[in-house]
Amino acid sequence: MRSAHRVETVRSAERTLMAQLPPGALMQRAAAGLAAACADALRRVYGSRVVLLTGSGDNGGDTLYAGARLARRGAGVTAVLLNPDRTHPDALKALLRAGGTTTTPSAAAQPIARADLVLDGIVGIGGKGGLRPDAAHLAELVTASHATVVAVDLPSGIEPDTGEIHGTALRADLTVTFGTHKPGLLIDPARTYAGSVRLIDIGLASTLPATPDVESLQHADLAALLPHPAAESDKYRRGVVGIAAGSARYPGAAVLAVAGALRSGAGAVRYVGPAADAVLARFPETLVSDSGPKKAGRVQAWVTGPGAGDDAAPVTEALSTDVPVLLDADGLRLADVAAVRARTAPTVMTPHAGEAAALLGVAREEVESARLTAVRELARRYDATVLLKGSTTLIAGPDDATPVRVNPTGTPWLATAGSGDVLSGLTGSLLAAGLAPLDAASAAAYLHGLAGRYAANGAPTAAQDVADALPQVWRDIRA
Ligand SMILES: NC(=O)C1=CN([C@@H]2O[C@H](COP(=O)(O)OP(=O)(O)OC[C@H]3O[C@@H](n4cnc5c(N)ncnc54)[C@H](O)[C@@H]3O)[C@@H](O)[C@H]2O)[C@@H](O)CC1
Ligand SMILES: [K+]
Repeated sequence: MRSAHRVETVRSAERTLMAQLPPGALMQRAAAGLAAACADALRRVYGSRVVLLTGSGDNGGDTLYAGARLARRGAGVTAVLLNPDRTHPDALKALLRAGGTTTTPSAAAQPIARADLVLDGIVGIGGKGGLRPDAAHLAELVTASHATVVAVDLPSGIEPDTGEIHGTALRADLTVTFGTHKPGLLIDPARTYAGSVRLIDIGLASTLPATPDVESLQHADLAALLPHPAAESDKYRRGVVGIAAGSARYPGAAVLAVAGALRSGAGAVRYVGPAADAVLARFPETLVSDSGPKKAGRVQAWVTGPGAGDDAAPVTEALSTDVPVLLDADGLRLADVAAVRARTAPTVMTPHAGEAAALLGVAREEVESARLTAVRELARRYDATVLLKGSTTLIAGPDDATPVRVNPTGTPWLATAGSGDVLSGLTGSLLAAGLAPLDAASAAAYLHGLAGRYAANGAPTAAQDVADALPQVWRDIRA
């Protein structure tokens, strides 16, 4: 599991740890890790040209100390001081002693244009709002240069706690972050500014709370979560997933939801709705029932909404059952908030940004620029688990104390018609197999993202191919 903590939590953990250590020890740990990462990025330190963008806080301090280490190894290091009177005094002395030099923002164009490496030490977790004008000007110079850009702790100008960007931020090739990930490094739009992210251990794990604010599943977590049939399993023990989806107008949504469900661990798939012929033609193993969800027979989780059109009946009926319900697409619009809130079994909702915006009554851009806020708000309003699809898919449970999950496997190739229907069947199947809602939704997003990558393999792909790639993803994860 990859964990991220909010600024307030990081600061309090740092205070506790600092009280146990000699003064300045933490900053030296950070600077040593940062200098090592820079040396790796440069390959050859001796003779390289390094520019340090240095702000007035400790983020600038880390940067200057790392610059001093590189200067001692033969790099030519120039610090651009954004606020000369308030630069970290000891770190500046260390740089100058090691042979580094300083310059002003107005004279920075030439050193930046000639640099092999630029360190962004303008602001770290003390930053608020986008870059100020002098720093924003430096960011433009950096963008125009050929230098490799290493962000110190986080790319300056992003909101560390949310991944929002208000104004200008600096784009990095690599972010070297200290102690723990910051939520903004995992969540778009800021995530794309961070480049690849390297975590430096400064001993903070001992004082951070065990429960992070945001977390991201890794391969090993998936392997532990995926259901595996035992010797005595039968289809009911493995879970039967019910699909109440599709309409005469949109039979394909039902077929794709069934496709996702059949490849995701449930023992059987039961279908109710007007697309039964299309479903059976493609998947003869489907159990078809001609009554609604309530009387369809034994089911451990329902999927409803994909391709429903304007028919609210199956959605309302699925929500009235006492098993987990996956609510997607048209179902999101057709479901009554009070009915969802009143459920005793879990509900998982899977909107994309446009659907989430409609449910929240805001513009789509607002959801896309503040994804964490949007997913939390929806989960609270519906008292449900919400999976917000998109460039970084987020999953939030109804309880604020539960970490929000970020899916690390997404791919833009998944933005294809019907791909969401596959995800809904997949999630429903994991719910039927007995996974807790947050686990089912985040494992489904993970598998779906990887299946999208496998299916696309660098070329456009169709939703059916994504479903077909699921078994190989499953095998690779279990291996
Ligand atoms: N506290 C600790 O124990 C440690 C802190 N470390 C470093 O210290 C950083 C935090 O240091 P600080 O708390 O001093 O804060 P920062 O260095 O992140 O920034 C604070 C300064 O930046 C200015 N600023 C804020 N927003 C700005 C904006 N949008 N544009 C330009 N300037 C802006 C503020 O006026 C303030 O002077 C971490 O990110 C990390 O790099 C590390 O050395 C590890 C240990
Ligand atoms: K920074």
